[in-house]
Amino acid sequence: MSGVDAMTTRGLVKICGLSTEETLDAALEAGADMIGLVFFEKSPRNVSLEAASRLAARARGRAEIVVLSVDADDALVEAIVSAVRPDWLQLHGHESPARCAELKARHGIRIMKALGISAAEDIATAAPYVAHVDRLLFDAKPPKGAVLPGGNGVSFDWRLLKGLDLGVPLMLSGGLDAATVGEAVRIGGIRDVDVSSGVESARGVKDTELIRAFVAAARRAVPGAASDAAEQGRSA
Ligand SMILES: O=C(O)c1ccccc1N[C@@H]1O[C@H](COP(=O)(O)O)[C@@H](O)[C@H]1O
Repeated sequence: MSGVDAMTTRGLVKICGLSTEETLDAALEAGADMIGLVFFEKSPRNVSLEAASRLAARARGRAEIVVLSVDADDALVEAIVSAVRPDWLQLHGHESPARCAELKARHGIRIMKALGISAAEDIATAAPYVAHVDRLLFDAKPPKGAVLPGGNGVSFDWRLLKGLDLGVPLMLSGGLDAATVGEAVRIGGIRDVDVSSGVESARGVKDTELIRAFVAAARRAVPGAASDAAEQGRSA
């Protein structure tokens, strides 16, 4: 176990879709464990390689760096990995278990595979990935006609996750915000959470206050997490 996975007992918080230094700093200062940089041209959070490598340099050593891509080809993954040097690849498209394994082996990087959930049968899609990824992310399936496969600010029935143990770390996303994250963690039983829309004042525009409120609410959602975070701050 390495990096943030060594601290999963306190619950991890990932803030995704950061694209400015100000909002990145807000996430880091609030204590986010992971920051997400989006490489998907259709997304309002899409960043260039140059912007991403600058933001990653600022975050390195303070939070784990996650780059999100959607069915990216080899050339794009290669370009992202060599420019940004992320800790994680978040694969948010239709990447197969074999593709996850291939990218993990080729780049020596941790893989977080996102799976869209709307009904109980969707949970079964996770099993083939377990041996090939370092984390699974359960997100809401996109609404009909949506341009983005994620980052739509919609949630799903968290009861579908209750009691789930796949033998690989899990993360929850989809329509979370400071008001709902506590309930999502309690009902779904997954402590590690990811947010994008719920910390935005307008689509694609991150808000420093909402970021702070989300991290605080996510910490309150996990028993003992707030005091663990304070303890880590004292010993840093
Ligand atoms: O954030 C995006 O723009 C995005 C684009 C393409 C795929 C996934 C994307 N974001 C991920 O979607 C989920 C849920 O986000 P939200 O909080 O409901 O807006 C999250 O895991 C983001 O990493």
